[in-house]
Amino acid sequence: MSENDLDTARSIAGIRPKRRFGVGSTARTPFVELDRKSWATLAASTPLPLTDADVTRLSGLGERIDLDEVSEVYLPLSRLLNLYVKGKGALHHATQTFLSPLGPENSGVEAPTPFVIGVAGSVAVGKSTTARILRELLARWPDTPRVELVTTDGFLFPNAELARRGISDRKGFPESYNRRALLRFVSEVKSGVPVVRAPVYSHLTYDIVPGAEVVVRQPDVLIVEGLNVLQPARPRVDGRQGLAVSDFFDFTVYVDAKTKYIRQWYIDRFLSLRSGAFANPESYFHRYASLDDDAAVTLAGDIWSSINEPNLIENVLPTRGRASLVLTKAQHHRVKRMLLRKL
Ligand SMILES: Nc1ncnc2c1ncn2[C@@H]1O[C@H](COP(=O)(O)OP(=O)(O)OP(=O)(O)O)[C@@H](O)[C@H]1O
Ligand SMILES: CC(C)(CO)[C@@H](O)C(=O)NCCC(=O)O
Repeated sequence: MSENDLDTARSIAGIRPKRRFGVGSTARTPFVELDRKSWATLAASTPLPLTDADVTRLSGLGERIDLDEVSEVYLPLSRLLNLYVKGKGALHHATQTFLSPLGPENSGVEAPTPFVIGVAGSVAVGKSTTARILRELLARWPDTPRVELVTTDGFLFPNAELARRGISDRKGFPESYNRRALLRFVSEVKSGVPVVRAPVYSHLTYDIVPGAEVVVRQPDVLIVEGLNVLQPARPRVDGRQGLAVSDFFDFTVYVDAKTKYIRQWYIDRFLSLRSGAFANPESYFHRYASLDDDAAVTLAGDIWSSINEPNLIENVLPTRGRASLVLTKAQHHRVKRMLLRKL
């Protein structure tokens, strides 16, 4: 096989070609590759000042979010997303103009539907943190003051239903979600339905919260964060191809890292939860609060190896090549590389 054929095969598999560039693209991959240094230079041309209060708020989102990381990686990303939102707005306007001879009743919706961003990646890779940083930054752009965030955790079946289906140890796998309800939710938001509701999951009780809901009222941007949001549609029982939530996204981010790093982040988070949230008697994991370090590391490693890692390999990683942007993190959650899909 020639080197070009190998590049093509790698790009189909969503893997970067072997040659590396500071800022580069080859004709053989659908992505432009940018290293951190080149990407960070874009921060200088990003006209979005963060006040001290903003910075304090952002650092409150996670115990160790490095503010250089926010300004060098996520701020340029928010600028890029702002350009996509504007581009989508222009397309909406052009479509309205195209349809206008038919009269208002036939020209579709008046206002553009929310711009929907999907954030995918493994358990513990930092999807929620990425999504929360993006929400904070995007809300500071004048075009998108109203940003809502929904996590697909809310669409997990309740524990009792998982038990009934015999899949209690498959939480996070595609079959553990009410995919029909999730698809309906995203489809309604993208259809311009004025009020759309999503259920809520609690990491404390490890279950769906009865009666709780997130209410989404036509925001400018909706961020949908979850392990499997980039999965393509499954063939239906009648053999016809259905739809998937990914069909309704305007932009998608896949947060990527080596599996050995993600495993470590999972264990680190388990340890900090043990000394924090698990201490709460209401926590599902309260019984783990008294584990010593060695026992906690062993238990977290076992959960990782038996549930989260197989899900990553079987279901999450294969969707990486479908993203608009792949953010690759190195140690300490430091983003080192971006792959941006060509338009
Ligand atoms: N940019 C970052 N800098 C430093 N720490 C981070 C960053 N992103 C995430 N983390 C830490 O990594 C761990 C996992 O992050 P997070 O909870 O956001 O992951 P997740 O992908 O949403 O996981 P899950 O699917 O289990 O909800 C947390 O302890 C979080 O504080
Ligand atoms: C709720 C999910 C699936 C995703 O956030 C994950 O955090 C989870 O609970 N996974 C199951 C195995 C575990 O407890 O880590």
